[in-house]
Amino acid sequence: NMYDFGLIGLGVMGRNFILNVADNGFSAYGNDLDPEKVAALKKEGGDEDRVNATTDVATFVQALSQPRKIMMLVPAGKIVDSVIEGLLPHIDEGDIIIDGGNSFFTDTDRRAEYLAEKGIHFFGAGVSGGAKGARKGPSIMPGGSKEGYAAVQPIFEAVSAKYEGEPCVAYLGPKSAGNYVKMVHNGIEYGLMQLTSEIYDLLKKGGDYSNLELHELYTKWNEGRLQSFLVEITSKIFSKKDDLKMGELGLLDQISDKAKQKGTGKWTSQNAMDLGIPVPSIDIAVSMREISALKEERTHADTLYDRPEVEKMDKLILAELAEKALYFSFIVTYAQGLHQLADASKEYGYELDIAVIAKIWRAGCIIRAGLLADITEAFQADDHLPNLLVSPLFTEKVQSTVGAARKLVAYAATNGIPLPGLSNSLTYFDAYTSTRLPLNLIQAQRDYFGSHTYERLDREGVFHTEWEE
Ligand SMILES: O=C(O)[C@H](O)[C@@H](O)[C@H](O)[C@H](O)COP(=O)(O)O
Repeated sequence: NMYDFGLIGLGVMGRNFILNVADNGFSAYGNDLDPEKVAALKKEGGDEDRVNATTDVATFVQALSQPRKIMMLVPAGKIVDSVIEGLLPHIDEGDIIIDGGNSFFTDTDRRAEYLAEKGIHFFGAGVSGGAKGARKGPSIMPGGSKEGYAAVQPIFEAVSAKYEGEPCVAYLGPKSAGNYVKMVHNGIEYGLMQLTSEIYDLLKKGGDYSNLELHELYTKWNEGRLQSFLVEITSKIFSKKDDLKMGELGLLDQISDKAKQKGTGKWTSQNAMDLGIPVPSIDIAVSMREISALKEERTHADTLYDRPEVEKMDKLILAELAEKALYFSFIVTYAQGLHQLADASKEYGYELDIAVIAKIWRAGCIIRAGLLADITEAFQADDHLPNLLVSPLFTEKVQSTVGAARKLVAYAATNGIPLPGLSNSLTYFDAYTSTRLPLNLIQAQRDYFGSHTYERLDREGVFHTEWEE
């Protein structure tokens, strides 16, 4: 029999995704150069009519019903191009290739153009939710060939996460819209992870919270308006026992504080700079991973400076402020990412519908959170909303929590506790909600040393002043 769906790359994500496809009633065929991965999938798949696999590309392609729907889940970069080249001699016009990895969006544009000339439909589909998500229901962010997507839509809708019965997948737009949306998803992910981690630091240093107390606190927060995948897993991380230490509580305390990164957060930040869209909560999350990597330098520098003695805060007061500040900064971080998406949509012609993006992020993906239902509503109410912060559905949420962020940023600064994500979120909010910013002085300075000219508030035109008397 011919198989409905093909998948190349049988690592954890690929194997789990293909088993998810089979669980949803579609026959699936896997391909990987590694015979062990092929054998592992066939064993886990059980019935070869349902799930089969081979190391041989020709056998793989011939086993698929036409038009062939071939997805790859391989690391971003050159491997994607070599997989495509390996397929070309075997596939036919009208076939569909889907890149499910975290590919850089301009690579997807290049590949789509290259394959379109050969009559092959190509699109990038960001898959979020990690290994567990791939197995039980990820959020999928497809963009590119509409015809190509139509062919796999039933499969993607079946395997995707569901929110109130609605599949967390939707066609997002032409070209690399899918990979671009996934990239910014990851940028927001970086921002939220930075915020959850620095609030953990603040609670430990300012309130002497133990890991168990933090477990209880984040568990409680996950039952409230901070309900989210990241708060949920963080609560569990706090109570994880250390198997290497006779199951003692506190595995987290043994983990090195050097955070790694594979690039999507950095790309988001770099691209936002190119677009001219400010995303400081995401930028600083990338920088903090870079600072964290400088462990030796930090350890040395720490010996050179005195740090103020932390003035402890009442535990309950601190927790209440922290919950509000985290909620505030979560909103501000989503706002920045969604602002970038709206601008990129114009710049790159993606015709993105921000409400649809928020909808498919409500379940399955790493940044899934109760907040996304409110965000969906805000953009459904006004699809030209320039920024979430000006949505009437959010002003009260923000107004009632910004005060806590102010208190904690001030407290942390006084006590030498770094809160870069919260500080940047607060600064962004204060600047974005300021009619007047002191950048008139920068315009004057630029005109002073470089005759870069300036505009006036009281009349049209461009002006230059000879500043030297
Ligand atoms: O949505 C997801 O499922 C994750 O974002 C996934 O794509 C991956 O875990 C990140 O790429 C991690 O990124 P870093 O290694 O850069 O933290």
